[in-house]
Amino acid sequence: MTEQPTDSHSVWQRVISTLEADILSPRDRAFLGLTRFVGLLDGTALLAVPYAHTKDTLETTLRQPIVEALSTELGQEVRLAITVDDDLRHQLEQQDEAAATATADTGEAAPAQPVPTQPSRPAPTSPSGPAQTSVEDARLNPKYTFETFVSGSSNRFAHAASLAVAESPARAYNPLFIYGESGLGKTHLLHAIGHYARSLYPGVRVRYVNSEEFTNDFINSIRDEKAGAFQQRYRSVDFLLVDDIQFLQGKEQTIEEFFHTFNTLHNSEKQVVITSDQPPKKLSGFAERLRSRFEWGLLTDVQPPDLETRIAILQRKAAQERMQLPDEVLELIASKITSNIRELEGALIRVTAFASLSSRPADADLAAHVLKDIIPSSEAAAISVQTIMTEVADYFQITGEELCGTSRSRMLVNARQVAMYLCRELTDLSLPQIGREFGGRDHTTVMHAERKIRHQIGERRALYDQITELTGIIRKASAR
Ligand SMILES: Nc1ncnc2c1ncn2[C@@H]1O[C@H](COP(=O)(O)OP(=O)(O)OP(=O)(O)O)[C@@H](O)[C@H]1O
Repeated sequence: MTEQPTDSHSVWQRVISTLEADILSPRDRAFLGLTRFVGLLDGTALLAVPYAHTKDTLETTLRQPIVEALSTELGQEVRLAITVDDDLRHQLEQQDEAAATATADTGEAAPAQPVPTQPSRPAPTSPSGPAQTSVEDARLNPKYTFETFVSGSSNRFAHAASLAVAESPARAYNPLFIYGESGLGKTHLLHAIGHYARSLYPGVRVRYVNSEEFTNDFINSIRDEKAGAFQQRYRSVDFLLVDDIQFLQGKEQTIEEFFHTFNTLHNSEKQVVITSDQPPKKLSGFAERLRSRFEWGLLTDVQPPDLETRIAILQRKAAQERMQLPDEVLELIASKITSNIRELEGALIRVTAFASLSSRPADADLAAHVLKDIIPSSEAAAISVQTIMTEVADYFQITGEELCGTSRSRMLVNARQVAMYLCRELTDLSLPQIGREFGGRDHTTVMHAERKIRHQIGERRALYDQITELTGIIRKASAR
């Protein structure tokens, strides 16, 4: 039974006040704000935290001061036990979602007041000064968090650096530059930084942008004579997270604008994180002065994961999606798909979809049957969007114009979404690039198509067959 000496919330508030007097860093303050004092049991004070790494940090750097402050507060020597509490995490995430929704409608700066902070949550404290407005980017994928990111030898450094910049923006490394091949978790890490920063520093202004969107936004701002608003959007944030910077290659004016954006943010100690498929030195089409700035902070790469990490990723993914799969099936998938995590997830979905459609258990036999049709991209000929479009149009007996056009007829929408899904699965193109290929559609349309097909592939047999058959046809056509 828990002894509740007094209201645990006030106890914890007083502990934080005591520790604050010892001049806590903003980061430590934020960590304590995320922590709840649950109660005292047989001399052990139990703390609940939302994330495993909050626990690690408390244990490694704050344990002693907390024990001392709690012992004083409770009038007895206490030991400390820290537990990771999923409910607490959900609670905090819901608050952040609510805050994001409150500001997402305008997409522009809005007063930080709507952020429903809990009494014990720290006031908005961006380490380089309180952020009084919130441009929280509602487009962060809720699934891309540090909780769902599996760290292994191939990405350990990038993972640790990402945690560090979220915790100590513009203090740890600025910019943080993460590079590596497609499908190895760069986007996932960017979103995770955004989520985690928002949970640590409510009200912090985070902007995630793909470099293609940055370009489009910039071009539109010139067209609409809204350069001021554009600059305000990108230069008044605490975190600018820029995905796939390589797509700025050769776009001189946009690069120039990005250069100034970067300088403004860096000078005012705001965090910039950049991902790319190449290290800065190999990025052609960028002015040297910008490339050298990319190297001011920390460069880190992500490598293809080793077998153990691949299995761990599949286990995490299966648990997340509540899929029941024996280890040998996960091992089979992990041994077949070795160099791209997006493909690894795609294979997992195919196996479970086939099992569910054929009402059979997802065992090793079934997995082997499904996997024989899947050729990892590392072994396959490169596939172009054009080939996918041509083959999908042929398959559904429609024209290329219809496939990319605007008709909302059911059959055409289905064909279009299948084609977009296959572009995601079979090519390395980004969402905006695929959107452009399909008649200049927004990247969110492609994202929606991908999610929808992923969701339905295990429910509609005809769809599963279409995808499997088309994958084979497209591979054959590309190998010719
Ligand atoms: N270490 C990891 N743990 C769990 N999931 C991961 C990990 N790395 C990647 N993934 C998953 O793999 C998929 C592809 O990752 P992501 O989109 O982040 O790759 P990327 O490197 O940004 O690729 P691209 O350059 O093509 O945009 C995502 O669904 C992501 O969640």
